[in-house]
Amino acid sequence: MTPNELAKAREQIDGLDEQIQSLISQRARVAQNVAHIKQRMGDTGDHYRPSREVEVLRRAMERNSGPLTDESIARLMREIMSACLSLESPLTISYLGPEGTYTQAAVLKHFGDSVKARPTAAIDEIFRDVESGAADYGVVPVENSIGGVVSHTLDALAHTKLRICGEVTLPIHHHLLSKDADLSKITKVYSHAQSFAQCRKWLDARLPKADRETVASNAAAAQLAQDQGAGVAAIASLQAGQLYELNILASNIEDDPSNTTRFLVIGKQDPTPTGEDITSIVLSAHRNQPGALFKLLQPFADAKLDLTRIESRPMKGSPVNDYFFFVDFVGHTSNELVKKALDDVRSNAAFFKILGSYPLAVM
Ligand SMILES: O=C(O)C(=O)C[C@]1(C(=O)O)C=C[C@@H](O)C=C1
Repeated sequence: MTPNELAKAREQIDGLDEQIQSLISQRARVAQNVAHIKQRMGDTGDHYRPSREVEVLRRAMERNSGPLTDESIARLMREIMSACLSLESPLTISYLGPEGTYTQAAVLKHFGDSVKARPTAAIDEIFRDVESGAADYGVVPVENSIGGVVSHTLDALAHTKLRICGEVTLPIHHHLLSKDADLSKITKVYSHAQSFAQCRKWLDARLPKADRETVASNAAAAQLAQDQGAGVAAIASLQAGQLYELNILASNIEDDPSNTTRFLVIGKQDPTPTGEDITSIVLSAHRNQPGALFKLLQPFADAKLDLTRIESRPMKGSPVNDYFFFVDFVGHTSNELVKKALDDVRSNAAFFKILGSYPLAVM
């Protein structure tokens, strides 16, 4: 390539950037107009529309003919929508902090960069923030592919009036981070209990003698590694490493590379159907009735609804053998078949609550 060719290619890029920028500005003006239309239609809440966003992202991915990956295209569209929505109504999202946690990465993945992310110290606090209006939405971890369910989240869901309005799945990659530059000098490692469980084989092989101390979050571990300096490391995310200015001593140290965490978005709205939706419910069976759980779930089989998850949690404050069952299935409560099945389930249940119907995660 000659210098002349390079200058020409860059000129082409400049021209395209100009067009992209002008189109993005045009899009932002239309989004502002959408906000006015919604207000005129009597909309008093925020302007976030999870189902519409998912539709825009799915369409962008379908349209994609390369060379960028579907995921890259979706991420770019996500940021454009995030910026447009911030003009319509700036959102505050409460998440499990401190800054640098995987839950913060899930907020970014789902809502983009143009929201105000509000770190909280505990899962209950996220529910309280959204219930009180201190935050518009909350993001809570619900399940890890290795560590299993997050019981605090299930317990809070059983008692809340809030709705699940979305899900986020995040591949989890752990890194060993330290102010030290030498792995052989590490004598102490801080991390969250789940992360220790997910990196056990690596630690046994590479740092068998180092002390392992469990702390409240990966981000808190990274902060301790920064405060305590030489000989001390944390297992945490790349973002936490950047935030607390730590060296990466080893990357992707999780025992299972398919390690994924699922998060839920909680709020006060019920997303409209998108054609690919999940419904979550929580229910309990009548006591001492043989086959009660089987009978409870029979209507799902009759309606040929695809159950994707069932988890149980003991009911707090009630005698043993009383359980909440958390059930997810493919479908939306606006569908007649789903409505009929849920009516049948409800009539057999001691306790029954719909937690929400929401779009399947896009990326
Ligand atoms: O379509 C809408 O309702 C909009 O407000 C526009 C828009 C977008 O930028 O595409 C922005 C925010 C919503 O969450 C969904 C979509």
